[in-house]
Amino acid sequence: MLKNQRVNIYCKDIVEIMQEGLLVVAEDGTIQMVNHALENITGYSKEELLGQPCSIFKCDACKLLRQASSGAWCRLFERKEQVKRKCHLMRKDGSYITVLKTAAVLSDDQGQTMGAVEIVTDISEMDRLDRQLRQLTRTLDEESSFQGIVGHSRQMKNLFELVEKAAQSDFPVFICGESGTGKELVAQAIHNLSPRAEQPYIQVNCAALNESLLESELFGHVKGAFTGALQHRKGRFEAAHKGDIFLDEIGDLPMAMQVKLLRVLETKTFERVGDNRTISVDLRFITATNKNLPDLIARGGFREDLFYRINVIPIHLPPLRERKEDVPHLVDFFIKRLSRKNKKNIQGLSPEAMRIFMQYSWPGNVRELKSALEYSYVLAEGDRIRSENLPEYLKDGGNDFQAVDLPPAPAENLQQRQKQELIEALKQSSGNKSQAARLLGINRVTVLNRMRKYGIDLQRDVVY
Ligand SMILES: Nc1ncnc2c1ncn2[C@@H]1O[C@H](COP(=O)(O)OP(=O)(O)OP(=O)(O)O)[C@@H](O)[C@H]1O
Repeated sequence: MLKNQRVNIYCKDIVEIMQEGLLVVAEDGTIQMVNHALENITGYSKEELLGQPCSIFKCDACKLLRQASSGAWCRLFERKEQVKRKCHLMRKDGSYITVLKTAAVLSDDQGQTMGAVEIVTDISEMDRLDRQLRQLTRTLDEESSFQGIVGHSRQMKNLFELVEKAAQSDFPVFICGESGTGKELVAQAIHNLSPRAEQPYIQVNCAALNESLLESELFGHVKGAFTGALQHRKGRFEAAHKGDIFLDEIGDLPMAMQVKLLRVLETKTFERVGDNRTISVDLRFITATNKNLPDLIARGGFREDLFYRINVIPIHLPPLRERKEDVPHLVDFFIKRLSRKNKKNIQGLSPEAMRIFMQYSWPGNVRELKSALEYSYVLAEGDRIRSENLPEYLKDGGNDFQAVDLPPAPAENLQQRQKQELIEALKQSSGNKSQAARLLGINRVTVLNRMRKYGIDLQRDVVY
């Protein structure tokens, strides 16, 4: 056994033999010690590094952490936890190298911070192979699909043609279809195939944020626009300039936001929250929903004028139960994908399992099929997924499922609501029918028709 003292002597040699780069910094980030491997990784000599600030490596992860830090110049000293992350360092010749960096704070016996140590592993070759693998996977996927979308049925082939044409135009595209039919994939394909492919593609889920957060997310805000707006912030519309903005779940957009979005669609201009300077953007709008928008309009939940604006090129994704001939192709596609990531040698479904897959109604569409396959893949042994490996619910064939949508409202309620909304709008616009029409997102003729239909009398019913 080596005595403690001897170990300390050998430590210096050990550090120099290590394949990983070693860097010790003082609390202010000044480099105190580096080993030979770090010289190799960064291209700097020891003499060039000692006494320099560690920011010499322009590490992207450190930059990000610094932005997130609430004061300390380095987040590591703030948190005092060991950090392990993939990052990029700038070498002496200006090139960037991908490394895995493990950093920890060094403290003395009293717990006083003395500095920090970083172990730097060169993973550039692994990173290159990883990218190559992902590229090959994409190519393989694309061979049996259209932009990663599997579909051999007539409906899907027609859809691919439409997607190609829509991609070439600048008109707004509206994608509808049940949940899990691949609307997100279609939106991405439109961008990828379009002249805007090299420009930004920005996706926003309109259902994920409340109204005020969504407003600042889309439009951006200036410092001080509201409590907590500590910095100027660009919104998603600006970020998507020259490219595409994909507004998913557009049916969930709050009414007040619908008016604002309409203006952006019409004028391609907007203002950041809290600012009066108008910003112009060049955008193509792609929207999607699994809701029935005409129905939602009739219930007063979506503006008719906005619907006409977004629905210039409608693309409808058929549910999987209406194109069962795609099921075996989807199965094949996902099993190949699973097998590339796992060690199993599963080639496909047994005839009985395939029969069950073909009979089931797939209410959750492709998303559900994909999950059912992942589940069965885990359970399967040998080279086939057998019926006993399938989730139990598949074996009942599934009930006859209708599109996920709002429950039909009784006609009476709907009419009552429409009448009340119209009275409210007329009140707000002091009886001016054109203004009331604008408030409701319908045209003046519809206002007149509805007034007649519901027997609304301005003097009797609309006191303003
Ligand atoms: N035709 C397809 N080929 C390959 N994968 C598909 C296909 N359709 C859907 N998928 C896959 O199914 C999953 C769901 O697709 P996606 O998120 O695009 O559906 P969606 O219609 O946007 O659903 P939602 O309305 O719930 O947001 C994803 O993993 C997607 O990759």
